[in-house]
Amino acid sequence: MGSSGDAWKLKDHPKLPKGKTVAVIVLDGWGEAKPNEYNAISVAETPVMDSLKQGAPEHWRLIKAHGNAVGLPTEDDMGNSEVGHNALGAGRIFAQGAKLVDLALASGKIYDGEGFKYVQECFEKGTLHLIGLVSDGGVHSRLDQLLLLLKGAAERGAKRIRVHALTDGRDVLDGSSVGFMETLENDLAKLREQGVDARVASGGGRMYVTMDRYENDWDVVKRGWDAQVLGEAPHHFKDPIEAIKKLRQEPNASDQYLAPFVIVDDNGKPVGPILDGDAVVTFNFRADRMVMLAKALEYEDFDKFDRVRVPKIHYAGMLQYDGELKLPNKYLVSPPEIDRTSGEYLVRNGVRTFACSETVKFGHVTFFWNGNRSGYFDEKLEEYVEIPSDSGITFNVKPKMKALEIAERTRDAILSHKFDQVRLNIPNSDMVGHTGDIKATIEACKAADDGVKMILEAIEQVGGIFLVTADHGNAEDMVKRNKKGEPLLDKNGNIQILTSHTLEPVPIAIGGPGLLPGVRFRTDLPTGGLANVAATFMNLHGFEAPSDYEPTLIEVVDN
Ligand SMILES: O=C(O)[C@H](O)COP(=O)(O)O
Ligand SMILES: [Mn+2]
Ligand SMILES: [Mn+2]
Repeated sequence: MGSSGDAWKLKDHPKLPKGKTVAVIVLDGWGEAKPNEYNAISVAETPVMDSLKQGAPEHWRLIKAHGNAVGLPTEDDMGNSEVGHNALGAGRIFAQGAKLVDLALASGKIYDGEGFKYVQECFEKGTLHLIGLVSDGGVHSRLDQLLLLLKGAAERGAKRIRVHALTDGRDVLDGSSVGFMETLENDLAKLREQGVDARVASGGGRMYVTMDRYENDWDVVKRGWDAQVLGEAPHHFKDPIEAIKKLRQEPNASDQYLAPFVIVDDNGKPVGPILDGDAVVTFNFRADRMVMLAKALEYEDFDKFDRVRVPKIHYAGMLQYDGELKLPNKYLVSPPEIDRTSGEYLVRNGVRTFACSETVKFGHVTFFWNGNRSGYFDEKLEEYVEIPSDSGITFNVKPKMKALEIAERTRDAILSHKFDQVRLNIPNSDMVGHTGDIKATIEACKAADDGVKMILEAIEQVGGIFLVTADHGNAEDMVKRNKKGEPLLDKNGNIQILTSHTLEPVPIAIGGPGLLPGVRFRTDLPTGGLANVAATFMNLHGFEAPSDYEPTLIEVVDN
């Protein structure tokens, strides 16, 4: 697309007027599944979302939010916020990080690029450190990709390799970290047999060590830095499997929040601090929870915590995590190039835009929505508001999170008449769903519903239009099931709690006094997904979507 103004000009919609305030509400982790006791959404009191469902099929329907519909490698891949918000904002389906890394590994191209060559320069004299999430969740990283990379690096000259493993339990079952570590150890042992000095050097639970996001709590990244770079942690072990097993026995321990540990040798010396002359690869493909570490590793000027020692390293990300900041500068696989997003089109067509969430999801409705791009397209026309999240707690402790504050700020934005689009992410069903606490998740869903109510009332007052949807499932199924759909029990006879997202579709509802009576969901797009939503709200703003966007979900019939 050229840079001339005309290239951005959207055609007028033949039937739908401009000038209506449109609220685009994303309920994070709100899928649709049969009502049952493990469906926190169906158990919760959610009168507003229930009433919208009565509008089916004309004003309420389901759309796909997982697998190929959001650019993931297979139909077994659950949806997630990154790919979900990318699809919602971009209106098209892009092959996502998981898939791009698969392809680069399969073809071997990953080793031909500038990024790998850069880290390879350290193989002769230094250590290769691999930092990332060790699980098969497929949301931020994948263990099979790490194993291929280990093998590939060893074949290409890496003589000393250290893995800094973050345990998951959020995109996968809690407790599964032991098995993933065993798999990793197995492969490292094979490398050792081949003469490569390959070991795990440190570890910790992803939510407590390293993988914070949107600068909510730098202490999380500092804990990781201390273990990974300085070789300092409260717990020392000789064996990483033993480390996980032991630390999981502590009160309230879980994979997500496992305490940081370092692996030490027989003399008690850490086996793998990061030193001058080493290479570092962060092997997560997803950006949000790697950007903070990338800044700590890459920036010379850095004041978020005392790094104590800043090693001179060759650092590359699995992907470039922020295209605007060019962070990190070196990367193994090029990220999807998500251009011409709906946000940019609408702003360039004069649509005044407001976006809001609390810190833990703020980048979802801004950065991910705008195709992994930070900042405004046009400061004069946009306002992005971040409500500070609680930090240092698990969200089941405060399941209401900041839903009310997000809704209030958005309501005020609507009533101010200063904006044509207000978009928001209400995080509760997702963030509390990830804790696996069913009771708290039920409260979380109610809080999200209350938030929707406030927005819908404001839209009612200004004669506007609302579009409510979600980015993927989570709270609608809180139990691991067998192929027949029956809840699975663990060896003690307890149900296995599902902390992760799901494969379920998500609802989409439209309405409000500004919606013309003839507007309804088309019936000829039964497999429509998140990528069809952008064209839909562009129509509600009175524009036709660009021709290469996935088709709109709505039609206008003459009444
Ligand atoms: O990062 C997380 O919290 C989870 O891995 C995925 O959740 P999200 O995709 O909803 O952010
Ligand atoms: Mn999400
Ligand atoms: Mn989530």
